[in-house]
Amino acid sequence: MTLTRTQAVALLEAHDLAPSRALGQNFVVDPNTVRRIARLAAVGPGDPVVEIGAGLGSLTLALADTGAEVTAVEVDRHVLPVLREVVADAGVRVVEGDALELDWAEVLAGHPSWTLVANLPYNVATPLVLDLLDDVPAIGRMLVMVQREAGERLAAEVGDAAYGIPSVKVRYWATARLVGRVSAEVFLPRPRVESALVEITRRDAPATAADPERLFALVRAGFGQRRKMLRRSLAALVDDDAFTAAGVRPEARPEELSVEDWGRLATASPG
Ligand SMILES: C[S@@+](CC[C@H](N)C(=O)[O-])C[C@H]1O[C@@H](n2cnc3c(N)ncnc32)[C@H](O)[C@@H]1O
Repeated sequence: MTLTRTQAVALLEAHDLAPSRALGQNFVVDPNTVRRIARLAAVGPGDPVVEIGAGLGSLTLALADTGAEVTAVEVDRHVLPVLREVVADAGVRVVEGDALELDWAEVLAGHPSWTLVANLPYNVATPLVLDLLDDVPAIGRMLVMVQREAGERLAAEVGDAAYGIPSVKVRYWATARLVGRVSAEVFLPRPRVESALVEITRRDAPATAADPERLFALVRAGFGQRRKMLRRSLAALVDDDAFTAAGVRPEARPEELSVEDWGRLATASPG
């Protein structure tokens, strides 16, 4: 069971609701798209799945159809009654709350490893993914839909044009890849941009044992002056001996360094 565009429009009208721009409410109203997302998430009977921003419940229903145990988080108290109505017979647990402030340990208690599957609110998608990687180890895997450019940044590898601070942050914790594109046509209302599906799989341990505070201080300083050589942008933080010890060329630009390179640089220049 999923939700069609006609059904979604009827639900919004019946509850006198208009999609909220501030909450990034672009609902997916295409059954094929939500089924495709559920398939790409590769979840099945009994798997603990958490969805952030369940909205009207179209993706929620597709996830529940796989037999997964779905916990659906939603912040909008106007949309929540509709969500509860839509998923009433689907065996879904609905949690009211702001994903940026939830007590995740409490919400995810009971299972050691969850898959997050979500069409994320675009305005908070990147910080949310990065915060969950930092703070919520119980989320072991993510399949998230985000704006295409945000997706390219999250999944970028060293040397890619989109490689930046979020890419290094993701790679510190996980591996990541773009697994699909989604046209604006499948949303209500239609956003101006395409979307991307990104799969993120948490590593057993961070990619480097370097002190993360130092590592990301260097990353921020380097990408803060992206066009400059690291010798210039990191002048106050890393001396020539440290570049040599880390095996990193001082003439390099920040996008040329993998997370492991940043880690060696951090260890060689502990501050
Ligand atoms: C892009 S819509 C996706 C809705 C639905 N999953 C779908 O695919 O049609 C994002 C949803 O996230 C909700 N949302 C926005 N900010 C949130 C937050 N901080 N915590 C939880 N949900 C949030 C919005 O109310 C909205 O329902």
